[in-house]
Amino acid sequence: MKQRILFIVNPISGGLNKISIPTLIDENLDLDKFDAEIIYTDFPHHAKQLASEGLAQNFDIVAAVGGDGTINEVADVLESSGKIMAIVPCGSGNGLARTLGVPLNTAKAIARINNLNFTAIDVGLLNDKKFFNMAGMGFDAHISAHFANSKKRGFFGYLKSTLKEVSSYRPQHYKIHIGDKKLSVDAFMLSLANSSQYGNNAHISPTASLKDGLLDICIIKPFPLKVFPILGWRMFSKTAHKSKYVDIIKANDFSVLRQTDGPVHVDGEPLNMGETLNVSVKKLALNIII
Ligand SMILES: Nc1ncnc2c1ncn2[C@@H]1O[C@H](COP(=O)(O)OP(=O)(O)OP(=O)(O)O)[C@@H](O)[C@H]1O
Repeated sequence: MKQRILFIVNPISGGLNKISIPTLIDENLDLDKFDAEIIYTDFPHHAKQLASEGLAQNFDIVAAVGGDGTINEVADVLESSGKIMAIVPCGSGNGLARTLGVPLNTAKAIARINNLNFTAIDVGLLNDKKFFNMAGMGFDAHISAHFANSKKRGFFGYLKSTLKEVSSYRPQHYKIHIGDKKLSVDAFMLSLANSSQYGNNAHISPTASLKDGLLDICIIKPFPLKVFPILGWRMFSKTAHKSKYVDIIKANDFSVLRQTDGPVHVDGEPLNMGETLNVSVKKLALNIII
């Protein structure tokens, strides 16, 4: 019997044209094995609604065609469902796809689905919000909020927002409680890494694993502005963990207390949350094709 697969396409992700997606599916998906349907998102957060409807219609596989934000919405519905998710990376950063080794080439990513080779990965929870790649607060949340309002997507959109904001952003104070352990830190940003990278091969936590039941709490301490390019280079050369401005702690259940409420991001999508953030992990809760 054929597997039923639903492709949910975000037409604006990555600033890329998605017009060729139906043809690429026809040409690269094994249609002897799969019955495919394609549906497009019409507005932000529509992918979550479409994935819920796909689950109710008993699709075996739901594929997110987009970036980490689209993946987040689809995975939010599929985790713990026993169904399988696929990724066709068409985002600006494609952090999760890159970590999982899913080809960035659309035709090759679609062809990867044919062998149905999937694995289970961890799911992070920041208060009630699930994340699959990376969440955080501080400068990266500030940039996510900025980027969400920017018309320019893609890697250069991120770069432009980052360079514009880095000199004026002020570090914040955080208290981190992990069991009996209490830490008090000033941080430029505090990233919660399920995978090792934000996207675009910028690895904030090179030793993070999607399967260890743990998140990497990456504390980027205040640094002189002249160090910023070196920290950037460290991310791209997978040596961020060796910087004296970076501390990494692995944990699966902890809380972060901030001085004020404000922005956070989950998989690059900005949100506002309160002063207290409770963080946990659902181990190996999402089945995903690699
Ligand atoms: N039809 C649409 N019109 C406007 N926004 C949409 C539409 N469909 C989805 N969105 C929103 O687009 C945003 C960006 O999607 P996504 O994260 O997949 O791409 P990206 O930001 O370009 O890539 P990445 O997350 O990999 O950097 C999400 O917030 C999503 O809710």
